Amino acid sequence: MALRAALRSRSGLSGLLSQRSSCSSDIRMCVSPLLVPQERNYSTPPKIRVEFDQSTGVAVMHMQSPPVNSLSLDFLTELCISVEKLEMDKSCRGLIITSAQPKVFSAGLDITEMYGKSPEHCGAFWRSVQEMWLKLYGSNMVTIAAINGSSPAGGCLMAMTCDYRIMADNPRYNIGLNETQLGIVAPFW
Ligand SMILES: CCCCCC/C=C/CC(=O)SCCNC(=O)CCNC(=O)[C@H](O)C(C)(C)COP(=O)(O)OP(=O)(O)OC[C@H]1O[C@@H](n2cnc3c(N)ncnc32)[C@H](O)[C@@H]1OP(=O)(O)O
Repeated sequence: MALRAALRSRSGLSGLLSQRSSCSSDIRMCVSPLLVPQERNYSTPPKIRVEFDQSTGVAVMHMQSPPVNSLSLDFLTELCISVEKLEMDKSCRGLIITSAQPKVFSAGLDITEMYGKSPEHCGAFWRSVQEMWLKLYGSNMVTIAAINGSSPAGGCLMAMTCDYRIMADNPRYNIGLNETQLGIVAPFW
C-alpha cells in the first residue's frame, strides 16, 4: 500500500512519462561502454531478478546475491544493465528495488573487490559504482528503495539515489555510512 501511495503521489507522472518518451532515443544512444555486453558466465545464477507488471507499469527488482548482496563488479554490471533495459521500456514508469536476502538489503561495496586487485580492476570497479548511482539518480522512472534489511555504506548510497525510501521497522536493521570506521575513503569524482 505504502509503495503504491508513493507512486501515486509523484506529481506530474504523466509529464514525467512524456519526458521519458522524448528522451528515450537519447537513452538508447547513451549506452555506456561499461554496459557493452560482457562475457556472461551462465554457470552462475543471476544476481538480479526483475518482475515487470505490464498492467501497473511497475517493475520490482530483487537483489539476489547471497549472502548479503554485496556490490561486486559483476553485481553492479548486472544491476546497471537491468536498470538500463527498464529505462528503455517506455511502458515502465516505476521501479522498486528490494532484497531477496533475509535481513540484508545490501552490505555495500564488496570489500573483496578492494583488496589485492590490479589498478585496472579497481578502476573498473569504481567506475561501476559511479555508473550505478548515476543511473539510479538520473532515472526517469519513479524509483523506490524498499529496504527490507540492513543497508550500510554503499547499500545506503544505493537507497539514497532513489526517489523514495521505505525501510522495514526493525531495530536490528541499520543504515548509514561507515567508511570512517572501516578506514576507507571513497575516491574523488
Ligand atoms: C559521497 C558518498 C560516497 C559513498 C560511497 C559509498 C562507499 C561505500 C563503501 C562501502 O560500501 S565499503 C563496505 C561497507 N560495508 C560494510 O562494512 C558492511 C559489513 N557487513 C555487515 O555489517 C554485515 O555483514 C551485515 C551486512 C549487517 C550482515 O550481517 P549478517 O550477520 O547477516 O551477516 P555476516 O555474517 O556479517 O556476513 C555474511 C557473509 O557476508 C560477508 N560480507 C558482509 N559484508 C560484506 C561486504 N561488504 N563485502 C563482502 N563480503 C561481505 C561476510 O564476510 C560473511 O562472509 P562469510 O564468508 O560467511 O564469513
